[in-house]
Amino acid sequence: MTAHLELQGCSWVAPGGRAVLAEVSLALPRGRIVGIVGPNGAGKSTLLRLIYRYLRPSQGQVLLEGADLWAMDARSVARQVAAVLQEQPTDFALTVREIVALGRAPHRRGLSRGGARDAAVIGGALDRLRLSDMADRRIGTLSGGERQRVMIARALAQEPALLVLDEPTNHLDIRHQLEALALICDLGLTIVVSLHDLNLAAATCDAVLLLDRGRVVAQGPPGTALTPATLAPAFAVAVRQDRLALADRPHLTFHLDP
Ligand SMILES: Nc1ncnc2c1ncn2[C@@H]1O[C@H](COP(=O)(O)OP(=O)(O)OP(=O)(O)O)[C@@H](O)[C@H]1O
Repeated sequence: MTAHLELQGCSWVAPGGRAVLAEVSLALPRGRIVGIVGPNGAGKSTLLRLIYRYLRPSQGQVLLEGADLWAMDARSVARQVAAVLQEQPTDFALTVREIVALGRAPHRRGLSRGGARDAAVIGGALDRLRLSDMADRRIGTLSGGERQRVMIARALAQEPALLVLDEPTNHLDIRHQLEALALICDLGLTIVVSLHDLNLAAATCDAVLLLDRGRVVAQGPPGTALTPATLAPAFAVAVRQDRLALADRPHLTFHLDP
């Protein structure tokens, strides 16, 4: 069966000649969630940029249902792939509803205004992220966490089949982190998400891909890919794996080496 998303030996070299990603491969079935983890500077955001077709691989291919992303036009990719990035919008004068409506752009012809279906999709995305009450507020007046929810709503308004999220739990308190990840799991979409919290990644993702200095050092179900043996060298810390009695699942703790 064709994977929904496949990366075949993808490398990316920065304009100055620095190799940032080397030979990353991944096959993700439809509806599954893969977590991208690794230390600062490992290449997580760069890998996501290849997947939402912002960067072209220097080598290798990114395939969406078997088709090379770079053989498709940007607009048709945007109808299938949405990204929620760490950068927040800079147009603070727009309202929440207007920002979410931007997600409809790939589905519109030219400069046409949205019809009833667009309005329904936008309303549904606002509801789903519990933003309806603040739909007419300017984005500049929202907290960091509320703005993050607006960006997820904008991505949902795009009605993508594949959702890419770069550190979606940034700015969120613990309750909103858990809520955002529960919501993401519930969407039924194919999802690629970068996460710094390894225990959250293990609890949320079907599979994880651990990057270190641009290379994949472990890949697979969290229980086998995120172990003291893989994590300690990548993060240069001591790692212990315990079992949480109540949840009956592994839990990682981290310590500086003495
Ligand atoms: N356009 C570029 N030109 C030069 N170097 C780049 C470019 N883009 C990324 N890099 C470098 O590639 C490395 C990986 O960057 P990337 O942002 O993908 O890492 P990351 O794993 O997302 O890091 P973090 O956890 O800190 O967000 C970094 O050292 C970064 O400085």
